[in-house]
Amino acid sequence: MGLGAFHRAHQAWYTAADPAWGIAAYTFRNTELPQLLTRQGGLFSLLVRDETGDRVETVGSIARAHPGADTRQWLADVASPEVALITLTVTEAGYTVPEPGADSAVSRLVAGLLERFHANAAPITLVPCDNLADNGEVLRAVLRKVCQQPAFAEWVEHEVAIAGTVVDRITPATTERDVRTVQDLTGRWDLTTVVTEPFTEWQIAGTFPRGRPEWERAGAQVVEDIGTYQQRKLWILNAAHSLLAYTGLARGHTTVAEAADDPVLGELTESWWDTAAAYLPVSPAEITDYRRRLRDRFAAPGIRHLLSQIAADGSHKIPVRILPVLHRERARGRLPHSAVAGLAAWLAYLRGSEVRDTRAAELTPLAHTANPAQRVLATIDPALGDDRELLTAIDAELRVLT
Ligand SMILES: NC(=O)c1ccc[n+]([C@@H]2O[C@H](COP(=O)([O-])OP(=O)(O)OC[C@H]3O[C@@H](n4cnc5c(N)ncnc54)[C@H](O)[C@@H]3O)[C@@H](O)[C@H]2O)c1
Ligand SMILES: O=P(O)(O)OC[C@@H](O)[C@@H](O)[C@H](O)[C@H](O)CO
Repeated sequence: MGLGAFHRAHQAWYTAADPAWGIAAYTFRNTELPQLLTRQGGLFSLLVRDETGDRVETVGSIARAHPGADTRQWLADVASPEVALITLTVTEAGYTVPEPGADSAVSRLVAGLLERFHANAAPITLVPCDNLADNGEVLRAVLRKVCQQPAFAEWVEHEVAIAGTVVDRITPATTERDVRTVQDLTGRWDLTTVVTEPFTEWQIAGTFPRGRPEWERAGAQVVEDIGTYQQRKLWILNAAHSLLAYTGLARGHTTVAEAADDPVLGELTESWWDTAAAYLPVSPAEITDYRRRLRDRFAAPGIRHLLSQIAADGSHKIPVRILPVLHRERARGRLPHSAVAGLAAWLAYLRGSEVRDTRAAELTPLAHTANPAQRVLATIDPALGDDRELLTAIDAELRVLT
């Protein structure tokens, strides 16, 4: 569920390593992509790009692609006992309890599970692959709120397993230039092209009563506990992305590579990494290596990762990327400048004209008030709304920016 660029660069690519399995893929809103993929027999081009050049892999794990609005097919697929698992890539904002009657990722998922419950009640595993802390537990909590009918709720609780995952592969939105590159390399004009880096990781913790592809063939790691992997990824990689996105946009940059190359922002990123690393239960050598690789990944030529793409939905991202470390720092009486600068730049973004956030209607008026730090932070994290020293520092930084 959710056939965006990342699903194709990551889960579809891992699944291709085990040809015994295939994917029935569902977009959320996009109707063109399933048509294109159907015309191509599900095949799409993965343009893998690094400093040594470009190569194209043709990925063949998508057996069928459907628009999400094809409800009849969706219900039939989720009800089919042949379907062993459902991956979700529906963005961080997709994991919310829907308003009654609203169409959302969760409402579609629950409708499918209800169909399966009535059809055969075969167990199934859900595999959320979005950048959330404890993505499996978040999804479980949402399902508990939505699945009210007692017998169904009982079945969901005991027969619907939910894996926890940490996913990593930098996959920017595809541009026409990428499509042209694929044409130059293969002769094919493929509008379903996805561009990505060679680096990829997937840690998974969970049970799969109906089996699963052997993703390990492509390097996935099945682990007991994803907690440390998750903190390392969200606090080091994703937090730096969000800091660079807001501070980079404020300084006139467009891509991650440009922002990371700005000496001021390079220093800010290193300072954040020093701060966050102190709370990670991993060895200094591992963190040093992780940081070294990230510097290279962020600087990768040809991966045009737009800051505006990363900046979207900060209200969902900041609480899992930056605030956990900030809380730990505040508990020790410390005020990390990198976090203050990042949050101030986020407020400046919320004051701008191109805000993309599912909570924009609520947050942008607050960002324009006389005490923006207090009003916005109190909304996303009430505990920070009382922290005078922090709020004063963020407001002061914001005044410099705007
Ligand atoms: N792109 C990356 O580098 C990357 C890496 C790791 C994890 N991810 C995860 O994958 C997600 C998708 O990234 P992408 O690059 O594929 O983006 P994308 O824009 O290509 O695709 C987004 C997908 O989410 C769906 N979607 C968007 N808003 C939704 C909503 N409110 N409810 C339900 N579905 C919704 C879209 O229809 C689409 O299928 C990210 O939000 C992140 O959690 C991405
Ligand atoms: O995809 P998002 O919107 O959750 O976040 C933007 C980036 O930080 C993210 O996509 C990273 O590139 C990715 O998490 C790397 O694996």
